[in-house]
Amino acid sequence: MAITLGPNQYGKAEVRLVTVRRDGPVHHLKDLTVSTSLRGELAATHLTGDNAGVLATDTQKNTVYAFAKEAPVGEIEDFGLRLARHFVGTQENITGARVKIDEHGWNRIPVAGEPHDHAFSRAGDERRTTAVTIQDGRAWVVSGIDGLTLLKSTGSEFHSFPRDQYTTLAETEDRILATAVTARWRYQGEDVGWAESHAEIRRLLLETFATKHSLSLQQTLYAMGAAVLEARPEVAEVRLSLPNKHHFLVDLSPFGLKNENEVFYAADRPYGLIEGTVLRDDAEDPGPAWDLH
Ligand SMILES: O=c1[nH]c(=O)c2[nH]c(=O)[nH]c2[nH]1
Repeated sequence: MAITLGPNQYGKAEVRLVTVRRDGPVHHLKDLTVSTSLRGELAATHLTGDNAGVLATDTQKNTVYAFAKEAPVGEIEDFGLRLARHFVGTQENITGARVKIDEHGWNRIPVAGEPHDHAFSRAGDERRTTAVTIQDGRAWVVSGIDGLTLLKSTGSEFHSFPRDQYTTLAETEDRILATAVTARWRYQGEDVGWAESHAEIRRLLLETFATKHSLSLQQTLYAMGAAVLEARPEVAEVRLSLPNKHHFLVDLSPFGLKNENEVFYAADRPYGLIEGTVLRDDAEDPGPAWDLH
């Protein structure tokens, strides 16, 4: 039996970076969580502990902070591409780099109806994400959204599913549909207006969730992905992970009350988990875009 080293990567996970850009009295915040992963000829450190080709994860973290000072951070996709290209371009044995960035939103606090110059409130759980991969001189960009919680109080049915000896779920033609969207979309190329593209994809996902009459969360998932691919030629593939945040009707009959689809128990767990990919049939090879995430 021979034992060999398989795929591997290493880096600094979850570097917390906040920048303040001053435009006179008006301040602009960026709040990012950055993770770096380097790949390449790393057998020596694994097999013998020879660290000659190991750019320390501490150095990777310092590079994130130094780059944030040396030039404006800009869009997370551009910042990730700059960092990844730096690591591959300066380390002889590093042939691939992935930089993952989550952006946390902040809203300006309204004071007497006007947005404040330098005081903010956290936008909530939603995060804009990207994972930039440089491998053998090429770039792949996968961006997305995490933690976007949605609910519609009608326009959702679930019925006509098989019933076996273990089935208790009631059929429904009018239920609450709620989820917390994790979306990832793979760009073809990097000649993209990142901010505009993100905003439009987010709008399409939200509008489709709201307007598509749902016979299952699976059907809604496909419609959301297809809406993005139909409208956005820069996107090759969309992956969605949609927890079904169940809202169960409470049985009010013990109290002599009839629940007419008004009183629900919002269950925490377990939850259904509906996941899927929607892609163009002529999309180019994804390369290492999704590997070793
Ligand atoms: O939209 C749904 N899809 C399912 O697969 C499923 N299963 C379930 O119990 N409820 C639901 N709802």
